[in-house]
Amino acid sequence: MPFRVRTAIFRWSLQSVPYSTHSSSSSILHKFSSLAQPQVHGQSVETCDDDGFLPWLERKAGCRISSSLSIGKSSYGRSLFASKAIKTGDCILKVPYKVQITADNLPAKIKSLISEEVANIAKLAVVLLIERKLGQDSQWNPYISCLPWQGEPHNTIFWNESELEMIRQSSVYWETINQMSQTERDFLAIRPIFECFGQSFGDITYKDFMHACTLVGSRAWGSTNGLSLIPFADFVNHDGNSEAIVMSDDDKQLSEVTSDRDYAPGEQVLIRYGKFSNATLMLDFGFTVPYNTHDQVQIQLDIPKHDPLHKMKLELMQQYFVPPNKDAENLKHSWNLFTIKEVRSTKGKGLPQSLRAFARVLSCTNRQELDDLVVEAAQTDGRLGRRPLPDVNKEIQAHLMLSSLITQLIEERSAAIMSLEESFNSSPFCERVSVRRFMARDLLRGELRILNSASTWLENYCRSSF
Ligand SMILES: C[S@@+](CC[C@H](N)C(=O)[O-])C[C@H]1O[C@@H](n2cnc3c(N)ncnc32)[C@H](O)[C@@H]1O
Repeated sequence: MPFRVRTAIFRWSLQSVPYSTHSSSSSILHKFSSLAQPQVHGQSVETCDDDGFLPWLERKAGCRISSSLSIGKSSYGRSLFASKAIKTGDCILKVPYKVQITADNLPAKIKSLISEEVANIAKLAVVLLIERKLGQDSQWNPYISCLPWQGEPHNTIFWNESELEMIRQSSVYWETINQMSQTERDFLAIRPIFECFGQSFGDITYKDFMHACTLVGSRAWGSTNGLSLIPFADFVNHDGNSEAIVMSDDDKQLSEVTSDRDYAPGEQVLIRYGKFSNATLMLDFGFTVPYNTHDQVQIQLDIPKHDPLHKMKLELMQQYFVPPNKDAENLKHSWNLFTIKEVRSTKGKGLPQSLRAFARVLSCTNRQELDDLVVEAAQTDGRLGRRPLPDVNKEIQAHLMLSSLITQLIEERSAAIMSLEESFNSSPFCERVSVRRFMARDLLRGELRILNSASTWLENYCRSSF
């Protein structure tokens, strides 16, 4: 059975949850000297003044932003630490909308020239490029100079071909290719404006633009306010198990974070950017965690071309397997794409019902069986193949087909992990390659865990169906 990983979309990453009843929208920089890391006699210099940053932002905001956090460094890069004891429920930071950066900060004459089709993430990237070009003259310079430099992020969009080859088995591979295409399209749409306003932009390359988009994607939050960069809040690092998230309050016109636990002075404070799998973390944020409870695997099932019932099955699938249409992310999900999460218990919900239903339809070998499924759907809840097939052998066959697909995915990932582990022992690599290898291993191990759990569940289902 042929299947492919999912073709994905450019996702806005961070989500800020609004307090108000308004609906929240989904969230989310070699030549352009102002974006490349400044050099002093060939050595890079740190321009961000961590001690002066918060007082600067508070002066700009005209109010206190945080009395319990200080800026420092950890293995995660710039980080926020408890400067005094923090208790669960304490509000640890409040950043007014007026010191947040949105696409509204675009000069009117540039804004009017950017097509509606250009992604919000790209519009905000243009703001960053303009402010960066202004250097010391930018009102945002203390913030802009704190942002990571080109060459620092490990988002998969910056991986070279051989690095991407390490994750070919995962949907992240295709998501990265799609993200590159989307960024290229946005760059081509925006480049004429860069040329028109040469004095504001200088000579901006695709790499500069890609870096700016990645910065926005990894540190902007979406709210009723659109996509916003929230200075200071975006120095907090991620813990997928934290309950603390950035909340936006339209009435008070600010974003804030309430602590979900006690912190001793000096401890690093973490929040949850979202319930993100390692696939999302490496694509949009350039890191992974060794064990990610939010991991999932995307698989795409196709109707074999040689299936005599191909046309009829295709029509039925397109009619009945409509993708969830809840938000922009799901808009691009196809009817034959399925997300598998870890199946923690043989008694629980198991594999997604829609995937099992799809397998039942695929396993039909004559028109009558397909017609029977249509009749059953009309008599029940209108969904195709949601009930076990009346013929137990056919039901088991449908699930065995899924099982063999999953076994194939397991074998591919196991082989990829083994080859990565062999390479760890063999040749020494530069830090960049080494970081990316560990990321690839975290990703593949997580996906393998999910697939193994699915396989166990399927074995059990088939055994208990006899
Ligand atoms: C919103 S910023 C947080 C501040 C960032 N550390 C900095 O230096 O500006 C998100 C970035 O922080 C880093 N990061 C956040 N959480 C992390 C984690 N748990 N492990 C590794 N890197 C992390 C990643 O580089 C990510 O793209």
